[in-house]
Amino acid sequence: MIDLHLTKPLQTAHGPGLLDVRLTVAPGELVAVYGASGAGKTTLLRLLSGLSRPASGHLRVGEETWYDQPRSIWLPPQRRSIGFVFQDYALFPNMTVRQNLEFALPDGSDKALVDELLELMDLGELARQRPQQLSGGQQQRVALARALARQPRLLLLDEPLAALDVPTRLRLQQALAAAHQRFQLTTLLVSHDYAEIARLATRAVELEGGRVVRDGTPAEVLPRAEVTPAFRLIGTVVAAERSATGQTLRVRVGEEVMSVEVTTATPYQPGDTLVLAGSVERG
Ligand SMILES: Nc1ncnc2c1ncn2[C@@H]1O[C@H](COP(=O)(O)OP(=O)(O)OP(=O)(O)O)[C@@H](O)[C@H]1O
Repeated sequence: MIDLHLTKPLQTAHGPGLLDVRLTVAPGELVAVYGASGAGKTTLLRLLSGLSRPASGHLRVGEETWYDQPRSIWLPPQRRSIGFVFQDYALFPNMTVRQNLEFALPDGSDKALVDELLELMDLGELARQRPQQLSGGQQQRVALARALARQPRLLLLDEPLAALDVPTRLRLQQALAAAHQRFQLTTLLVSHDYAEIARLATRAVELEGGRVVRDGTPAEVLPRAEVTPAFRLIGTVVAAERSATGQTLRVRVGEEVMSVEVTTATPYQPGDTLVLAGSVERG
């Protein structure tokens, strides 16, 4: 369980403000943080990571205390078990993809995790390349894999997919969902993209003027139009097989049988009803 109350004075375009956030996050939760520009999303992640120092409050991660103002406890970033991925990838340019991941492994951990991550993030073919030989989407996959290699208590993602084109973003969302399902990391994801939040997060928290103004499931808190799908197909699962990222289903919809790749915590069985809903994305 992560339990926090953090405050920090802010210099905003409209004068002095205050970030004042209280949250509890259960282990394995993927919480999306959204809100208007300047609401304090990046500041909150910087306070959690230790890149910025709060004015008051506390931050407890399981049985560890990372910050406690009354007790004068404040752990610097290198003593916090965090993975942090920003919009720009910040990989080590002189190391290969594999070396970037190996470097992130905590001391004494099993190197087999690197191979598992290369496979999970579809990076096997690129393991010997250096970052400058990769596309933006590939570099961001490496950055995500590297953050996972640290096996952090807390994974902080600050709009990691915002700079990517739509098809690349969708592929990375799938990779992120698969990684989250595999490692069940407690994750805070800053995103402006409601479709992305609805797809990935179990909970969404809106910040406004440095405070939490909404907190619930994406369906409860996101504006209605953004989560209402443009189409809905209802089908019956006729066959289900495990795949690298979840399951490959054969689904009968009317007279058609289609193949669908899904990531889900609860595997589908033949005979289950599957509702396929989606939106049309134009890139
Ligand atoms: N170190 C700092 N000290 C004081 N004020 C800050 C600091 N960093 C940012 N601010 C101010 O705090 C407010 C919140 O900034 P922040 O970057 O956290 O917003 P955000 O919600 O992440 O916005 P965006 O969506 O544009 O990235 C802004 O008005 C910003 O100018």
